[in-house]
Amino acid sequence: MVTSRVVAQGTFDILHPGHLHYLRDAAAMGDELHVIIARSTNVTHKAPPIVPDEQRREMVAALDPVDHARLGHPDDIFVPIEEIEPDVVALGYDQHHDDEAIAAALADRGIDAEVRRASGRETNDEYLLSTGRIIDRILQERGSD
Ligand SMILES: Cc1cc2nc3c(=O)[nH]c(=O)nc-3n(C[C@H](O)[C@H](O)[C@H](O)COP(=O)(O)O)c2cc1C
Ligand SMILES: Nc1ncnc2c1ncn2[C@@H]1O[C@H](COP(=O)(O)OP(=O)(O)OP(=O)(O)O)[C@@H](O)[C@H]1O
Repeated sequence: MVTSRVVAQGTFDILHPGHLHYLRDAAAMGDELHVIIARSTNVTHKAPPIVPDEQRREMVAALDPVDHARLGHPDDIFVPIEEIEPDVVALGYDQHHDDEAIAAALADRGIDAEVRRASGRETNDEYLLSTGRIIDRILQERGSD
């Protein structure tokens, strides 16, 4: 039986149910879920993560839908993709990557993977479904005391 591999990726700074929703969605797209954790040096599109790289990886690896979690490559984001040889690359619902651009880059490297987009977790009044909102709440509640 051929095992189909899915890749998911992200920063996963302070974990929340939105991450869980994404990883469950991605896991359902194949048999084995491989997660690539962005190195803090590569998170340049927003404030860098607070939690150290290996601690973020360890926490994601412990999540039920995840089969393998690795820190991404420091320089070339396609190195782990070439190692994993996924059948599906699952982008997060709001991830800043362009689906077509990723698909074209994969094709350029001879990687035959489908690029799909996961869904967003419905919001819920009490929940803080983004790391940014969790941090904002901490600053608001604990501020500079
Ligand atoms: C196909 C793919 C491969 C990636 N590989 C790496 C990698 O090897 N190293 C890394 O630091 N980040 C990697 N990333 C993560 C990106 O660097 C980026 O920081 C991440 O997608 C941020 O997503 P977020 O803002 O949703 O957390 C990869 C992302 C994608 C879509
Ligand atoms: N509420 C959510 N529902 C579904 N997927 C989510 C949700 N929040 C984050 N994700 C997904 O989890 C992955 C990792 O996202 P990331 O680590 O940037 O978390 P984040 O909460 O979006 O962080 P930030 O608030 O700093 O943008 C991304 O693919 C993102 O689309």
